[in-house]
Amino acid sequence: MSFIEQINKQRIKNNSMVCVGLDPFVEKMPIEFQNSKTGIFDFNKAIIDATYDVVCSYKPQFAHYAAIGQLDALKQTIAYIKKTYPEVPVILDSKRGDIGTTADMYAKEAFEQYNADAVTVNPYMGDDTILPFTAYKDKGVVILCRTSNPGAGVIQNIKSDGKTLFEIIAERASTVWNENNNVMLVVGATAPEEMARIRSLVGNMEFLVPGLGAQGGDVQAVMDAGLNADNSGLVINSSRGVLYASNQLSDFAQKARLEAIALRDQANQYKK
Ligand SMILES: O=c1ccn([C@@H]2O[C@H](COP(=O)(O)O)[C@@H](O)[C@H]2O)c(=O)[nH]1
Repeated sequence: MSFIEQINKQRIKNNSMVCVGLDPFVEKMPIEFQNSKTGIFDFNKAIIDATYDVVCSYKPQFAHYAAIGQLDALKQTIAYIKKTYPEVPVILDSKRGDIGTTADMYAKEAFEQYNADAVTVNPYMGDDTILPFTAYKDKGVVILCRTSNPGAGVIQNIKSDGKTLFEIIAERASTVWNENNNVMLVVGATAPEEMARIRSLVGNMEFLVPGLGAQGGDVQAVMDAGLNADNSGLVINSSRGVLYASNQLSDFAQKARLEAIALRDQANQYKK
């Protein structure tokens, strides 16, 4: 099954378009995990066990592990999901992009070393840097199109010959880069107008939508701007908002589950 089919299947099965971001902020975890050698994996495992049936995917962010020398915990976390809940796809958020020969290595890293189902890719360097990822036909390639950060528009909304950069990326992603039907776009929740424009350009393509919760994006605005007529097309991410709902060992996993359910239900109420 391809990544896009897997996401769609899981979204329907769990009636949820929620993707939980697995971004370790050690200081926000219950103290018991902070003092343990296996704390990050143990924390993630508890979150996954508490949410696997109310989400459509997980998204660990690479830098959050690399920066603290915890890449083993990242690998273990993905392996745990693959073994225990193999139906739930994993998007490795590493925002890779480099010349072709190095992009080959980044694709191999994501798909063969970490066994991710999809990886985020920065398209700034052009076609030859994307193709090493899309060549993995059953894997997903999630291309930054209009990101959620406050400074995104300074670059991505620049116009040339009447088209913004994000429009150019959206068109190229939906045509040239998507010849294996395995491309998704990152479209931030903080830019609903741009999201509506991108939707009008790319048909039914899937969007990964970060920027809700801590970054201030609005669920209803996202649903209005990005949802397809058949209620497909959106995978909405929340990381800190789910993971750190409580820092108490007694209830952090249950509170994370409740946050994921609340986001799921909030989004579902705006379905068409
Ligand atoms: O445009 C983008 C692309 C990626 N991200 C990543 O998503 C999560 C968001 O975390 P929250 O805690 O829910 O704000 C994080 O891993 C970012 O690196 C993004 O926010 N915006």
